[in-house]
Amino acid sequence: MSLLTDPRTSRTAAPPAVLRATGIHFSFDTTPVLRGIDIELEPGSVTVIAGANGAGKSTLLEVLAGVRTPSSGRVERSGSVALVVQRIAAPDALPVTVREVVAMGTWERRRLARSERRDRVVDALERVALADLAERPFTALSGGQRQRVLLAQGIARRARIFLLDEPASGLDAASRARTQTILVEEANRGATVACVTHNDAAIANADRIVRLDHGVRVA
Ligand SMILES: Nc1ncnc2c1ncn2[C@@H]1O[C@H](COP(=O)(O)OP(=O)(O)OP(=O)(O)O)[C@@H](O)[C@H]1O
Repeated sequence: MSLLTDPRTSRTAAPPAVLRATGIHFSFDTTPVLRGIDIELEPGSVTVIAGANGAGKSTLLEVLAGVRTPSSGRVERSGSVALVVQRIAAPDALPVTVREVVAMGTWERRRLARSERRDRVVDALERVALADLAERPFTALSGGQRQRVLLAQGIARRARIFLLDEPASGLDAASRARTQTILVEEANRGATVACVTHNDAAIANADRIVRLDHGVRVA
């Protein structure tokens, strides 16, 4: 099946998202963290970004997502990005429910019908297995559940690029497996997916592996 054909509509879908970075350097103050990284993510596949603690994986993901500006180098990006960070800080008193956080994914599509918005949110919550917690305050959720809420927000947005930073610890095996399944499903529908992970099974199952060592790409 061609990735350009959307089987649900038989229409030609949007062209694949592009995410390409060349010659990326990044420093925190005077400490170099990324040193000349070249990377191109392939639509329709899952790329795992691996490497030891402190290698620069999270920083690279943030540069790819556009939330950090490299000190030199170029990032070419087309298509909406869902960035699912390691720890989502939120003040305890923040009065938003899980459903509302997911619904934010539909905000930028102003012309979407209300029913379509609602369907997207329900569908996304079911995909990440959080439908039961839809009315809970977002801040009442665990770190792993919060990550799945952000993933659902990207699904509701129909993001073309998913960048996910999985914590080294704190996700149970079921939660991690569910996240990996969703990323594969999104890749299968043509999304461009990259995931920082420390999980050997996820690394073994990836389509492509990018390995960092002290800010240098070694594989
Ligand atoms: N906000 C910051 N200010 C200063 N230094 C930072 C900051 N964030 C990260 N660093 C440093 O940059 C380097 C790379 O950090 P980064 O979080 O990108 O690594 P990582 O490979 O994702 O690590 P981990 O596997 O532990 O999450 C580390 O030496 C870290 O201490």
